[in-house]
Amino acid sequence: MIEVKGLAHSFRVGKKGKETEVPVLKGLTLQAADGEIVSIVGRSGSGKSTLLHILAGFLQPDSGRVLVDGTDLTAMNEAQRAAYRLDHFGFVFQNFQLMPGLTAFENVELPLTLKGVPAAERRRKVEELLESTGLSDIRSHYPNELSGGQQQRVGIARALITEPPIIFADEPTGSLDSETEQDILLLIQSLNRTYGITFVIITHDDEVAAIADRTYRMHDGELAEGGLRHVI
Ligand SMILES: Nc1ncnc2c1ncn2[C@@H]1O[C@H](COP(=O)(O)OP(=O)(O)OP(=O)(O)O)[C@@H](O)[C@H]1O
Repeated sequence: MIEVKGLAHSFRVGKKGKETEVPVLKGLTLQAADGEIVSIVGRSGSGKSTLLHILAGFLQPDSGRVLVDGTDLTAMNEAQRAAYRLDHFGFVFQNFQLMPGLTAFENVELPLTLKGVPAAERRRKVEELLESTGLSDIRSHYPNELSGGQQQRVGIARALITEPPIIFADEPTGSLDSETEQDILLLIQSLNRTYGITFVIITHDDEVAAIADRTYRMHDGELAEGGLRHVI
């Protein structure tokens, strides 16, 4: 469960000596229960990415708390947050962020290598996951030999390989055509139902937001809960 309380953050912008303070998050409250899909929807520049960076522990807020299963991320130092992230969070990005010099198999394997998992166990886990996400046939392809939808499937498999309870997805279908978008949204819903993974999706697209159990709208640095669930 993710609980956010009184989260506020500003950036200092402008020339040195003449900086101004721009408040981006103004005391947000948010909750994501275990196994929920939560979407955060808002216009460009509304602060969605800033919120996601704070939720995932990449950025320390000016004030407020982020609790994950009761553990306060904002009370940790950077090294502690990085270790926590590797164990608990997976990430899916709009532009996939696959390593161009690695095959699909090697991209999915990478988080396990970073965690120090032995080679035989890595191979077994990756093969199993590629099979269940329908990627076995393209295991030896490099990212530039894959369609956008296939690259995003590899991106999602990479996020899943460490079996995190929570996956953060930043505009996961933002680079895809509408048919491929539906495929990826169905995959996210099916992973959510099958494995009970919590998804936090940020998007400017109401159709994407509509797959969520809970939707928050970001406006002027504030967050309001609301929106209907719609199953595709
Ligand atoms: N490192 C930074 N330094 C200064 N200002 C920043 C920084 N990061 C973001 N901002 C500002 O904070 C505001 C919110 O940005 P953010 O990227 O969180 O919005 P967003 O809703 O994710 O937008 P988009 O959908 O375009 O990615 C913007 O006005 C942006 O210019």
